[in-house]
Amino acid sequence: QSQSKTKGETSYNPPKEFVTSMADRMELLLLDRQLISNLVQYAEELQKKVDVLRRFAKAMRIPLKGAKGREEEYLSNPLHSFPLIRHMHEDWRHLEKFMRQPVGQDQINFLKNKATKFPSVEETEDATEAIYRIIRTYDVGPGDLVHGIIEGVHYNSSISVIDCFSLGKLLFHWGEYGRAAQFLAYSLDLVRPEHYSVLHVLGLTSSEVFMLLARCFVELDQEADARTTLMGHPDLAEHSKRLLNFYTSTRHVPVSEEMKPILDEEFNQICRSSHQNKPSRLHCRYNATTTPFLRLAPLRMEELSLDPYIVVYHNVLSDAEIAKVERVAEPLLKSIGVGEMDNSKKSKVRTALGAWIPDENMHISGWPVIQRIVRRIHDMTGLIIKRGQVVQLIKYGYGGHYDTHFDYLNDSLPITQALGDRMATVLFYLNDVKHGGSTVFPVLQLKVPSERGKVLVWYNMHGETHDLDSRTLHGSCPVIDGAKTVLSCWIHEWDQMFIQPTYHPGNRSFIT
Ligand SMILES: O=C(O)CCC(=O)C(=O)O
Ligand SMILES: [Fe+2]
Repeated sequence: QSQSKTKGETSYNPPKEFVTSMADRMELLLLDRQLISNLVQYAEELQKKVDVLRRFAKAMRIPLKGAKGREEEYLSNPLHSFPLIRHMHEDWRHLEKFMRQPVGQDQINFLKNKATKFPSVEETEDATEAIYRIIRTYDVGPGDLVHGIIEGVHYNSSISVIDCFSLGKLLFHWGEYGRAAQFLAYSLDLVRPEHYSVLHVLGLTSSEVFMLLARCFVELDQEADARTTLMGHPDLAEHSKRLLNFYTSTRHVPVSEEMKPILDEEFNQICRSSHQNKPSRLHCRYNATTTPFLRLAPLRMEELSLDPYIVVYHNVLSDAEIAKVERVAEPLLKSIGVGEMDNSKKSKVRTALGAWIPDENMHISGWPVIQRIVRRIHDMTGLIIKRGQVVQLIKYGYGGHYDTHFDYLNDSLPITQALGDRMATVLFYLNDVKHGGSTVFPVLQLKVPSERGKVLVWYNMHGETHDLDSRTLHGSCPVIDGAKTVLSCWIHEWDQMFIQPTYHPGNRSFIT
């Protein structure tokens, strides 16, 4: 039974996550549909008025037609004089009133009120950044985007002239002139003359595209192409000399790098479907030894690397367990930053939603499955987890990614003093990602696709010395299709104190 709100209580609307959350994007889609119907209604209202006006004009023309060429005769007819005088006295005044009457105010107000629900500048920037990340990581050209092809996969879609222009503009501002020129040129290829009136309403003029394209050419030291571009536009041709001079004198002005995501080319290469892991001579076997549990129910294990030690287990969680974890974590999901529980600032390093579990707000029914997960981690690794919030559910949406990073913190946070550093990482993949979203270790040239039920386990430090292993640098490639959900668990050093009595903390170094 729903409770009515008490007086003074205001409902809290959490900020929307249009980029990371499909549900929030669904609201946008539904709103767009409403607005399109509203626009059609508006056009119908206008049409009604146009129809009335045309009918008026038509009716008023009829008597005048008869007068054509014999005006004097016409005016001497008393049955013409009266109507003309009356008509001139009254009808046009009424018509003026009618012409002045605003049309479609309801529809205009409807649109205006819905504007509060539109994505903000920041949200739009995030969305642009997500597509930029996909374009750069997977090396997608404008032609591919227009034909809806990413890495050879056909998406039944295409981007418009204005999307293409918008990406060209972004690439220009980020100083990627070669790519910007490709996108701008492509947007010009896409324009048909009948589009101009619509594009004009949307604030796009062809001269703007030509000028930006010419500017890219100047930046690329292709003066001749810049000139040809300007000469090719009727409004720009006569100013081309002046424009060229201006572009040349403002050339190489440093662009703002502030917003530009920094992409690691080596990481990108491995994310692409063209990268295949080197065939290893390591084997697939059943781990039946770590703990007594595995003697009863061995887990299929695949060694991906011996040094650093990286293994994959298969079919670790059941469908019911996955469903349960997702259900209890779903209401706790928020946009996550990087660093211990610092959710205050949206991160560019990781674009995803996250939830620490267990959490004081978690539904109590989540406890048994979390205990089972902790036990399963112990079964796989022999390692122990004691502290409160043991796992983080991470949900990557559209373009969601995690830049390359180390899981160890190397004393950069107080928490490492209390718990030791993150000795090992256990990553549960909760769904199959159709395209993109692999975990990648660039130094090891290793890619691990996200596949439901799989668990990736690796050691971030040397087993005995606890030297931090920088070869464990890793990240999550941008998701292209759908979403990626993982459960990430960092196992801390001091929890292992009793099973590893030989280790003496305090003198670690780096493995490179
Ligand atoms: O989602 C992934 O593939 C990587 C996650 C990760 O690196 C982490 O949680 O530390
Ligand atoms: Fe990580």
